[in-house]
Parts: sequence; C-alpha cells; structure tokens
Amino acid sequence: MSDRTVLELSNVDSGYGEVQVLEDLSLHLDASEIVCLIGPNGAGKSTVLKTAFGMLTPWEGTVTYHGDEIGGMAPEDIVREGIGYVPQTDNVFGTLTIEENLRMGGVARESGLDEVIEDLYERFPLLDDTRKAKAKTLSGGQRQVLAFARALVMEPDVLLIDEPSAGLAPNTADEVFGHVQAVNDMDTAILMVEQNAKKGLGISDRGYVLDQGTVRFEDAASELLDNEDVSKLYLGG
Ligand SMILES: Nc1ncnc2c1ncn2[C@@H]1O[C@H](COP(=O)(O)OP(=O)(O)OP(=O)(O)O)[C@@H](O)[C@H]1O
Repeated sequence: MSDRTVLELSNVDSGYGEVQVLEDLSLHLDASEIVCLIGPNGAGKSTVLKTAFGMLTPWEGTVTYHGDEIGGMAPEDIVREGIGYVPQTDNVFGTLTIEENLRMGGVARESGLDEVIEDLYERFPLLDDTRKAKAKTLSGGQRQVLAFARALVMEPDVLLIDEPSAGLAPNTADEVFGHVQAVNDMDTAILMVEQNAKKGLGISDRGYVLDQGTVRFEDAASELLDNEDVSKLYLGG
C-alpha cells in the first residue's frame, strides 16, 4: 500500500452463509488507477466487489477506504463515504426515465443534485438527448452508460464496476470501455471485474488474476498481458 491507496482489502476471507469464497485475499486500488480483476468463472471476482461494498461482511481481514475500516458497513453508508458500485445486471430502473434514474442515484445527496446531473448530461450527451425516455428503451451499451452516470451522481472517488462488457457486441463493448476511461479521467479510481481479460487489461493500469478465491498473479496490466503463464492459463493462449 502507498499513501495514494484509496481502497484496500487485506487478508480477507469472505463468502455466502457457510460457503467460503475468498481466502486470504489482499489487493489495493490507488488514486486515479484503473485496476482489473480477471480469472475463471467462480474465482470470486464479483465477491471481491460485494465485500468491498458492504454487501458481504468479511469473515477475517480488513477492508479500508482512505485508511479507515469499512468492512461490513452498510452499502448506503459506503455510498456516502465515496464508493460507487455498478452491478453486472439490473443496474438501472427500466420503467423510470433517464432523468429519474439519475435522481434516484442522488437520493443520499444533501445538495447540488441539479448541478451534478447537468454536468453529467454534458459529459454523456446521449443521456441529455434522452432525458425523458424510459431507461428500458436504451440499448445495452447506453444502459451501461446510464448505470455509470447514476453511480457518479454521488461523485464517488472509487467506482466498483462488475463486468461492464457483459452481453454486449464487441463494438459496443469497446464504446463502454471508452466510457470507463472517461469516468476514470474524472478522477475516479476504478476497480473493475471483466470476463474479457484482454480488453479489460488493455484499458487498465494494473491487474490481479484471481483463482479459487485468492490472488494468483498481480502486476502492471501490460506485464500480465505479456506473462506467458497468465496468457496460457487465463487469457486463452
Ligand atoms: N449468493 C450466493 N450464494 C451462494 N454462493 C454464491 C453466491 N454468489 C456467488 N456464489 C458462489 O461464489 C463463488 C464465486 O462467485 P463469484 O460470482 O464471485 O465469481 P466470479 O469470479 O465473479 O465469476 P463469474 O464470472 O462466474 O461471476 C461461486 O462458486 C459462486 O457459485
């Protein structure tokens, strides 16, 4: 950990009910980074995000945000602290308009909601053009942009994103990765889970390879892409 570290999981065990998924897992995210978690199905990648966001309480170990323990804190309190979470599915309300979705994202804000939403419309013009449309009329890629924007209404300095490209055609996935980079350019550090390991690492600063609930490899994203073992075992050759 450096003094630029914003989020850190240290020696975390976590899981569901009696079922342990994460075992002695340690990772960190520094300010302004994009960090990608890759690894096989069931490795525990989504479980890392859920544990960081208070949806699961670590059985052992610590989760710290700017050095303060947040392990097991309620998600609504974690949002107020400055961490946003974009789940893989059901991340927007289809029957609400784009504007209503953005307002829902800001219910925990005490002030400045209109200003921040206008700023997001400027950054994501496609949302501006469709303010009054129901979210269910958006394409998959557009919905993902709305989900990012909704999380950004709280102006988090950390955003946890679960598989932003899931279910999208390759071109659309590329666009969504471009938006992930745009969010990062807004001074938001990003911890992202991604099935498409090559593309995910391609826009990331660093990466962690998870397998069976723990970190097997960690390195600069470019080094992981060049690592023969990682390539053979986890990137499809
Ligand atoms: N709600 C749950 N209750 C019980 N077990 C769960 C639950 N969610 C996930 N698991 C189990 O935890 C393990 C890790 O799941 P997780 O979703 O973190 O994996 P992942 O690395 O994100 O992989 P995937 O790409 O398949 O989502 C899996 O064995 C999964 O079956």
